[in-house]
Amino acid sequence: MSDDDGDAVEPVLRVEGLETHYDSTEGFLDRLLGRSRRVRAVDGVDFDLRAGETLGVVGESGCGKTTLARSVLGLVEPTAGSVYHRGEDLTALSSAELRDRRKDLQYVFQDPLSSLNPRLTAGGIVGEPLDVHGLAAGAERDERVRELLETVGLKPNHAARYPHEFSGGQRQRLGIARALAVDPEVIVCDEPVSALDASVQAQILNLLSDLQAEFGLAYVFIAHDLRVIEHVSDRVAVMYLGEFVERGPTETVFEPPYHPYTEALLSAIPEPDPLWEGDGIRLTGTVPSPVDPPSGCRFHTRCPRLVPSAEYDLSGETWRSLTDLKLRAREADGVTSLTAARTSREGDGSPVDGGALDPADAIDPAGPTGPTEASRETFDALVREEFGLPDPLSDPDAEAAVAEAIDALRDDRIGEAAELLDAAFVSPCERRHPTEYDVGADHGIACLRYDGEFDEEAGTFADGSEPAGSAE
Ligand SMILES: Nc1ncnc2c1ncn2[C@@H]1O[C@H](COP(=O)(O)OP(=O)(O)OP(=O)(O)O)[C@@H](O)[C@H]1O
Repeated sequence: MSDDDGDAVEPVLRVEGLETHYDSTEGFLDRLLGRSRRVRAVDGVDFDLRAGETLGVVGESGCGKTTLARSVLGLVEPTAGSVYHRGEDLTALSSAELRDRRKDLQYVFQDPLSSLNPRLTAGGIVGEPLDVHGLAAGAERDERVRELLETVGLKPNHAARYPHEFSGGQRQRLGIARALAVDPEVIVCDEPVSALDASVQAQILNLLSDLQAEFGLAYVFIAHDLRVIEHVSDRVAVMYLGEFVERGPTETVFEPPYHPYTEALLSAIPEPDPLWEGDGIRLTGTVPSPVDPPSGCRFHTRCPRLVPSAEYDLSGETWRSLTDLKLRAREADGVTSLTAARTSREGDGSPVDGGALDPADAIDPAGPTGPTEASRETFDALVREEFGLPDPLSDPDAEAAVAEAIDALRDDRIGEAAELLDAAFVSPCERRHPTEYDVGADHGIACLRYDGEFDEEAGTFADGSEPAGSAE
């Protein structure tokens, strides 16, 4: 992505190819078999942070935001990549050098109560970094502590109180005062207001904004709430499963073109945003495990805008339904686990107990028990209803493939059904891991749909190749 204002402004922070993988190998069997489970929490992130600006990082729980924050500050050791502060690679520093550098890079935590030492008074908490970095002592230190408390809207006589004697908002002010004590250039704010009431949130956001104007601070501001991100950020990065899927100036990220994930997050905002121009696509399910991320585009397992394969003449919606059926069949260990959370049976919205698709449902109650032609039809209808699949599909070849797979499901041949569906229905999005495509000034989106070389109709790239080969 290119800068709209050229390279004139040297960023205070530059993050390149950052990866942080945790080892979550469990139990003696894993160790005995030499099996390692790597949690790819941050998996190749790049960004610049310029002096005095706020970069908002947004994504659902589990996308890797906190790991990113901690990796940038060296609180967890990255697996790969670099974090440059004023041109110097922090990942190459010794721990003593890094400790010293923390003066310039501070952290404000989500939950001030658990991050503030309960045995220290407010004065002790705010004064501690001054002691650690040898910045002030004696009367000068006391004066600086009082000044810092006032700067964040607390009273000098609050210095004698303990964290539990403050309200949530006041505690967050204390956490901010502590971060400010060392006169940093950058503060990484990790969900700093998500634990607070709405009215207190606004006060803390205003405080952060005032402090930024007064001290020229740069913020990396992490949140899952898009409204907060929109309010505070100059630029926004949208994170999904360890990667940035969209980056750009705030106003461009909040208007089309969108990454489908951004669009889905925006759709989920309860009160319509005045800038919102989307058509209300829905985000279902949760973030998959970063231990074994989906192939190709990591969002393909949930993407409402999945690109259909050009092999069949099917709508995007039907393609989404087929992919859901395929993914569910892949994970199911029996036909009863085919549906994890069915919400209604006859389309009347009535809840279904257990939420599992039971082959018994598919047996004609009037007929004998056991698989019959009639029960097959009923089962087929139930599966189609469950996954929103038309009967029949508009494309005869696709219809033949799905009918055969549903038949296999009916006979509890789950593995075979999954194989049939896997062979028949593969979206280009499952095959290619998208790079970030420029869609405007300083605005990038990592989605195949924005690859100028890709022809959705033909399902091929400009050189005639199919989207294979670069899948993860
Ligand atoms: N110490 C750890 N060991 C193993 N896995 C971890 C560790 N810390 C986090 N993870 C996993 O890494 C992934 C990213 O977690 P992370 O906390 O960074 O995400 P997040 O977007 O900040 O989510 P949240 O808002 O819920 O904190 C998750 O799957 C999480 O379970």
